[in-house]
Amino acid sequence: MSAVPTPPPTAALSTEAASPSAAGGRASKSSFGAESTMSLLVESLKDRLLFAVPKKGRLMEKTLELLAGADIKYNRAHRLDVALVQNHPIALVFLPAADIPRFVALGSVALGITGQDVIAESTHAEQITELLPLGFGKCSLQVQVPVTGPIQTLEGLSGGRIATSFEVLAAELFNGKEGVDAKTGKKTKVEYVGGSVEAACALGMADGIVDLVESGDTMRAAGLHAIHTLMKSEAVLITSRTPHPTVTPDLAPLIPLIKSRFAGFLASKKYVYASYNIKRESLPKAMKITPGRRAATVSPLDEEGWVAVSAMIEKKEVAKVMDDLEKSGAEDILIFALDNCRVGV
Ligand SMILES: Nc1ncnc2c1ncn2[C@@H]1O[C@H](COP(=O)(O)OP(=O)(O)OP(=O)(O)O)[C@@H](O)[C@H]1O
Ligand SMILES: O=P(O)(O)OC[C@H]1O[C@H](OP(=O)(O)OP(=O)(O)O)[C@H](O)[C@@H]1O
Repeated sequence: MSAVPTPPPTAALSTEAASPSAAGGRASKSSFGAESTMSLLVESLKDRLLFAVPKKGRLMEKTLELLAGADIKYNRAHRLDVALVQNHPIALVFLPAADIPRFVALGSVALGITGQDVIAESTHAEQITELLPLGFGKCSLQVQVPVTGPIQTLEGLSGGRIATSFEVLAAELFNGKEGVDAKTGKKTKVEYVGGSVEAACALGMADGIVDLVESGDTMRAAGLHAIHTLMKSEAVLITSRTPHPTVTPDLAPLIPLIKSRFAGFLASKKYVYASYNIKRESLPKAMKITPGRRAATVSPLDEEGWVAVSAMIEKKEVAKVMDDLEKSGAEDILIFALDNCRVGV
């Protein structure tokens, strides 16, 4: 069975080609098979732009939607974290979101999708360029304490114990560059916890936590509230500041192409297309309601004194815009969903 079905490189990834009998070697079945598969895999990645995407967690589903929206087609073999794209010289590398900043910064992959929070935590932020905010994975990194606890300020936490998965950012907040709080002279103990950070205070292992908050449900369920926001975060498309030698002149144009396709797909989710008829004398009022992204399209109707208008409007404002248009005298107001577009976000 072929792991990834693409012409020449795909054949290289087929398990049949990688088997000892197919390769005709004498090495033991398992060692030869593994080595051979690995070298064929490496070979198949040559001349492809490597693109790291989250392999699990909160960012995975939306990332896969985005790839589909950009017509990036691939087959991912079971348990294989590399997938060759069928319709472009791209290979997707599925990695934990937290590892992606390092792979991008070191140039092991040319592009990546991950959260701004893990970029900041990775300490590789300076080597990374954010190409496009992706509008999902939105959350805030916050300092949280028990609602009913004795400590309710950052100063109060200074010198205490903090549990977090963001040890770099938390240590920087509490202990600065000097390793101690500049104001209090105290050193706060920052302890790494891999998940379920909210439980740390109730378990008596921390006075406060630093963790991500989106809806706030997890925080509230644990009897915590936020007393400080370290940063806001969303998923972003990233690349390395230093162009990597594997990004050849042939592959380089893929980067703006992917960015532009993502931006178009994201815009199609954000906007709808509105069309309506209105008397020419009411047009100035209507133009204030639907100015369009650049300008609205206005065409004369076959009825004296009437025009047809079409313009893009933000999806979240649709109901209000339709109310306002109706009040301004617009008729036959139609709203169309966009499948895809190229207008930027
Ligand atoms: N509640 C949330 N709402 C929105 N985005 C979130 C939320 N939690 C995390 N994220 C975003 O998703 C990224 C990945 O988080 P997630 O917990 O899914 O990671 P993961 O790869 O499954 O790692 P882990 O195994 O450590 O949980 C975070 O770095 C952040 O950018
Ligand atoms: O504000 P909310 O919408 O409740 O989201 C916040 C929670 O989401 C994340 O955890 P996740 O559910 O990914 O699991 P984890 O605790 O294992 O990291 C984060 O660490 C919070 O616990």
